[in-house]
Amino acid sequence: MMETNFFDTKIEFLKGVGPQKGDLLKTELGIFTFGDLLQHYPFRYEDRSRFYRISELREDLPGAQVKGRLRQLEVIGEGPKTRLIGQFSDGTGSMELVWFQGISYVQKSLFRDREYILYGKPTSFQGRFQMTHPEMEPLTPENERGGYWQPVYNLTEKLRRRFIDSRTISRWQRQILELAGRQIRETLPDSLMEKYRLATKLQALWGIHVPGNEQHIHQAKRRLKFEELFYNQLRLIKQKILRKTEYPGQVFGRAQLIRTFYDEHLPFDLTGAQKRVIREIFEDMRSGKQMNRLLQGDVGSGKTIVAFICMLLAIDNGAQACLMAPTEILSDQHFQGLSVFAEMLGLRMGRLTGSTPKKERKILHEGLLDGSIQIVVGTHALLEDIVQFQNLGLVIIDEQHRFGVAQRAKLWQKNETVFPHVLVMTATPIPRTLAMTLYGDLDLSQIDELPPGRKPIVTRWKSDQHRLEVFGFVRQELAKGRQAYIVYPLIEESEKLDFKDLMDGYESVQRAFPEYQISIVHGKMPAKDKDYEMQRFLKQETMIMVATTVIEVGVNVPNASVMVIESAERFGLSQLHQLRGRVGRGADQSYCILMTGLKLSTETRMRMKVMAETNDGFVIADTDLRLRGPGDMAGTQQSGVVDLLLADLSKDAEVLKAARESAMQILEEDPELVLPKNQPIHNQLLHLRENESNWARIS
Ligand SMILES: Nc1ncnc2c1ncn2[C@@H]1O[C@H](COP(=O)(O)OP(=O)(O)OP(=O)(O)O)[C@@H](O)[C@H]1O
Repeated sequence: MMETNFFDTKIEFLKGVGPQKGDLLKTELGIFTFGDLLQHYPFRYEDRSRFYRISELREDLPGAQVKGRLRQLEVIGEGPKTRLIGQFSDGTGSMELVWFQGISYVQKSLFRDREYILYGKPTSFQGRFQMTHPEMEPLTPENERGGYWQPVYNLTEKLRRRFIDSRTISRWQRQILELAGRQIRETLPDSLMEKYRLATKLQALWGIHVPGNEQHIHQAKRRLKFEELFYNQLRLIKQKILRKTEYPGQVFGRAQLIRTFYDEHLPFDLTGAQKRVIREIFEDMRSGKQMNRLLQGDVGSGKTIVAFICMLLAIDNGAQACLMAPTEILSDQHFQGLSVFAEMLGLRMGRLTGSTPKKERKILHEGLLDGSIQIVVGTHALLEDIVQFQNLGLVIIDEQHRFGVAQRAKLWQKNETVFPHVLVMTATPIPRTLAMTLYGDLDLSQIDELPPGRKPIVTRWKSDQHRLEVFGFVRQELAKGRQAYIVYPLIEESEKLDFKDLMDGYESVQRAFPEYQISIVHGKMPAKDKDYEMQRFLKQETMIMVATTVIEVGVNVPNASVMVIESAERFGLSQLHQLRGRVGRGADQSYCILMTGLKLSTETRMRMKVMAETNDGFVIADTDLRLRGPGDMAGTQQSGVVDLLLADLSKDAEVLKAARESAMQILEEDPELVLPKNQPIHNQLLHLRENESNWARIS
């Protein structure tokens, strides 16, 4: 009994916490129980292993611990300028201590001529060292040797005002760990701890909250990260196995239309990679189990035809197919791309977006219900309950991470008897580590080859001063009969200003290229007008397209071979890569020119450099993850899928790999986790599930 209950003990029962501070911990940090506090990990450490003499202090130290005597303490100044000044010396020199806040409290708790240990950031002021708001504690026989690392925890201002600081938190952590003693249950099986030489859970918790040295911190982190990723993967893989064994799928065995399409209409030979992924997808769609597959392919790798051929397999077997895209423009692009093929075979296709007129909707709803429309392409408007199918066999979701898992599930449920097969398609390369945690429950197919004859896009980075030269280059390309994009950022917060930039840009492009027709497309235009301008550009009635990022995905104009991206520093790496993917889609040599201002951060320079150096979407995605962290990657934050406390997907790829392999091996051998050696895993899964439902109740 004791064992499970101990960690669920309410935090206010910890000595020194009590009801008031307990409430603060709940509201400020979401800490309700002992277990919650133990999971509140520090985000960095201060080195308290050694003492600095005052004569050794340097301004570049992030913090320093000093042992000495408080010589003086006095309040000076008045009103808002009041401050408390202390003089502190250690025999090698003296320094000044300064407090602006909490003066009366500090004054009461410190005594002149006593010895203290203090920790703070040394700054130099008029040739003397100073510390503002140092942490102080009386020198005692226990602490006079230093020799530990102080964890620093995430705290709020409100907590600090109530004198709950990192030291308080780590004292509480220590108290819990001492009370818990050996009750701390191991959550990983012995075999894994031996194989990866991991610290035990008990050691790890001590090591992370009460470390004696750097080595302890390192080992504790390694163990806890492994555990975190191991359970993340274990649950995803379990989910995947469950789907494969429990969820039936329609068996699509017939392939008549596909044969006709291959024999009579295929516009080009498929690449080896395209053939391979089609084979993988077909195997799933014939397996009798529901397909849940992620199709990744870099920009321009030819996903459209793959999607179409998969749709054909469903249609061949009397089922319907739908494709859902995150934006109207992208869904229209897909519609156009697919209808070229659909027309060849006389298939009926529909489209449904927010701006589809009522009358059209009605026809579409009927056609889907009676089965006369075989393919529908649209946005999340497809999710509305009124959209019913006769027999939905295949759901293709483009750019799924913008939709979220719940919406994905909603589409499946459009078929009452058997779930449709699901293919998630993404054009934004996702770093491997992120894909594993985001889509770890899906099988993966990858188009890792571009259609033949493509020349790598040449990318140049130029400062604004070179605009004339850049426009001169664009003119040369236009003279060869090619087309050009000129892209402006349009970011929501400063939309008005951006819009002005776009319009100014448009005018200057018009002035610079009076001999050419120019299109303009931006997000605020009615869909009809966007469509019209896109069509004009596609038909080469206009030769230059001035646009915002609405053209980021899906736009396919093979004759366009130059792209100029204005204010490129305002775009993320993956976004730049997506944009650049709009050129280089034909056989001509293509160019992308990144225009930036002169004053740039190191990170921005790095981004531009990477873009100029590589066309490889995966390298770019990995760099993006490294520079920005997973929270910022498109849509992942909102979907809440990447929910890791300690592990960092940009740095812990190795740990993730080991965790995933281990989870797979264990589930392969013991899918139900019933073997005695896997008991710790079984228990921990129950515990995690329980905790989640607690959370659900609270929030
Ligand atoms: N095997 C192939 N051989 C030659 N051309 C191909 C082949 N596959 C696709 N293409 C052509 O390559 C271009 C890009 O294909 P598609 O639009 O399907 O790319 P995509 O993967 O959807 O890229 P994006 O996500 O950037 O839109 C199209 O013009 C298409 O007709």
